[in-house]
Amino acid sequence: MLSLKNVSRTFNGGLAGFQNISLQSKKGEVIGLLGTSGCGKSTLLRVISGLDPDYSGAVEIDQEKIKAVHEKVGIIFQEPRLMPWLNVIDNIGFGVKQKTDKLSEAKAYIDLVGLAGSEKLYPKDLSGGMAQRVSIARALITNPEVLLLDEPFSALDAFTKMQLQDLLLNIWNQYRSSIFLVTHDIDEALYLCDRIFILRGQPGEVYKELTVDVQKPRTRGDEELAKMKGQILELLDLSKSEKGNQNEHNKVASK
Ligand SMILES: Nc1ncnc2c1ncn2[C@@H]1O[C@H](COP(=O)(O)OP(=O)(O)OP(=O)(O)O)[C@@H](O)[C@H]1O
Repeated sequence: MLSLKNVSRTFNGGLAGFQNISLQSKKGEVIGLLGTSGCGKSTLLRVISGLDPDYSGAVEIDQEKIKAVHEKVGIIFQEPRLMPWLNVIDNIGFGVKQKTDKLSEAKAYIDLVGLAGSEKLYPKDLSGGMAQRVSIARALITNPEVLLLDEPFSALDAFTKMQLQDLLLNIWNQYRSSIFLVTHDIDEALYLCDRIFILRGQPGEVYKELTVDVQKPRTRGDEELAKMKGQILELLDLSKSEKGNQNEHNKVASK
């Protein structure tokens, strides 16, 4: 459903951004993007979302080329980006075009993300985890076929992070949209993703594609996942592989 063919978006005379990325997602697949800092992961999500149309190559959803923000794509950022003057229910319903449906639809999503009872609260009264639940509901209410997440849980404490990872899995079970997850957290990628693309370099390129062949829901600390974590750490360790010398200054925050 989502297809990228030789997609590049570079800046500064070709030194930053990413290049030559080709991949295809299947319906309901969770794809992880892991990579060294500055290798273009956020730029790639911006291109897929239509927020940055100045790319080369082809990005298509259901064979339709992405040239601007697309209704089939939802995006969730690291920070919730809520509108401070709107309460929870109005933040969630903001993107719903039909005025009459706004409240009832927003209510259903409030229940889905576990915020029943908090409808009238304003962003300033929400914890980080609650605010991120609102942004998840706001992204889902338009029923996206592709959901993009840019380090969505990295600002949260470890316990809240695990709760929201499980919430995402529950939602994925119900909706089966394709999910693209940018993360620095290898455990998170291994817990949630079906395939993981390792990006390296500046501009970033796909260095390796891994399939996580462990049935969901997975057990945190699963032996197979632990083995894969070791493999990923090796792949991201620039000093231990052939491309290492080019990018010594890159760093990976593995948590
Ligand atoms: N609008 C822009 N103009 C110029 N350079 C840019 C622009 N957007 C991104 N870049 C550069 O492209 C590179 C990739 O940035 P990007 O934020 O996509 O990386 P990232 O992999 O998401 O990084 P991190 O993991 O640290 O968040 C960086 O060197 C960045 O400075």
